[in-house]
Amino acid sequence: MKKGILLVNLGSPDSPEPKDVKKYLGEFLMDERVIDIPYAARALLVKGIILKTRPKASSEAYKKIWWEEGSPLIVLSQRLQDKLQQQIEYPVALAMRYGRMTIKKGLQELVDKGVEEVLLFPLYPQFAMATTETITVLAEELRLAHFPNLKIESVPAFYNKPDYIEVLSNSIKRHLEDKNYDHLLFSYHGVPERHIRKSDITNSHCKIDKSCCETPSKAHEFCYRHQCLEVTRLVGERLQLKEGSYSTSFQSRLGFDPWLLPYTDRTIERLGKEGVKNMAIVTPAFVSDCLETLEEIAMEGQEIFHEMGGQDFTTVPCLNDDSEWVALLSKWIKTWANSKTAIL
Ligand SMILES: C=CC1=C(C)c2cc3[nH]c(cc4nc(cc5[nH]c(cc1n2)c(C)c5CCC(=O)O)C(CCC(=O)O)=C4C)c(C)c3C=C
Ligand SMILES: [Fe+2]
Ligand SMILES: [Fe+2]
Repeated sequence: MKKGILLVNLGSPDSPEPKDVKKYLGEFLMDERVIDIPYAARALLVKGIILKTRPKASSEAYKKIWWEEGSPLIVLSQRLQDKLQQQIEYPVALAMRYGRMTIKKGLQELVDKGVEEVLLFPLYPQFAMATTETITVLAEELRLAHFPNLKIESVPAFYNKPDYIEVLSNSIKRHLEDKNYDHLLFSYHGVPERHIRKSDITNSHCKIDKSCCETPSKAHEFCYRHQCLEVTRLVGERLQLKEGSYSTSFQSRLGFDPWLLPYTDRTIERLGKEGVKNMAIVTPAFVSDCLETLEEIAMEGQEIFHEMGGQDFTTVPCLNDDSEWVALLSKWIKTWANSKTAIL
């Protein structure tokens, strides 16, 4: 069977203009796995409230980070695809969950090249219903409706794979080599607490308290919070970071529901107030730099830190098209292609 790979990332608006941002946010936020409330309430919230004000504010933010070639997230994902293709003999396609580079087009591109077996690769180290799950569910719906003879295998969350932790740790080490930082903050995209409870396959484990994510459980296979905390723990261990010199927080909350705590903006504020002068920040929920890392962290986060008296604020770039990262993806893909066993 001829094999092919479909990398999938989140997506971006076609341009930073409010009308394109509105279209993109409309598709994204109407996904039942992103805003997980009944359709009528979701439509009222998204179309009646969020899309009336947010596109303008988001457009301003996108304009600050937009590149000549387009959205950083898309351009960086394309660079990753190109570099990977140079190392892999199978066709590597790229799709976005939202926007014009659809998963359907990505699958069609592979089928047109004669591919019969696809490795679906959501570009997210941690599982979340708003990211990995929405991609795999849509891909299966598309397969049933349009590509019934296609075989699709999905790559699960790889947050704790030793070779991933090694590549991430090496990147952090390299970028902070000549920096004298007092605190390293691991900032992950937030999700509403409800998402974590909904993804608890045991229906009895998740309490989102101080200990559930550290108490062994089958639920961790789909627990975003556990998986984020584990990345921090494993990298901390590997880099031999001193207890208290690093911590975890969650960014980008939306709406009034309780989201995962502690919030990144409040944490940066607190660190500044407590007298931390030099801080570094890494964002391991994102494989490619994007609005959330380039604007919310590198610009807004830095501003908060400076206002609180902080001095040096260093952001570690996402893995993007880092050569060790490309080599690791290529190794995983070759393992999948050459064996009958699961990829990871
Ligand atoms: C209910 C809302 C949202 C959930 C849940 C959510 C989860 C989630 N998102 C990412 C990754 C990205 N999100 C990005 C932007 C973004 N996210 C939301 C809302 C939710 N995300 C909004 C409204 C936006 C748009 C920007 C804004 O208006 O603030 C991006 C950046 C996209 C880009 O074009 O650069 C990424 C990437 C993850 C990993 C995640 C759950 C774990
Ligand atoms: Fe998001
Ligand atoms: Fe938990």
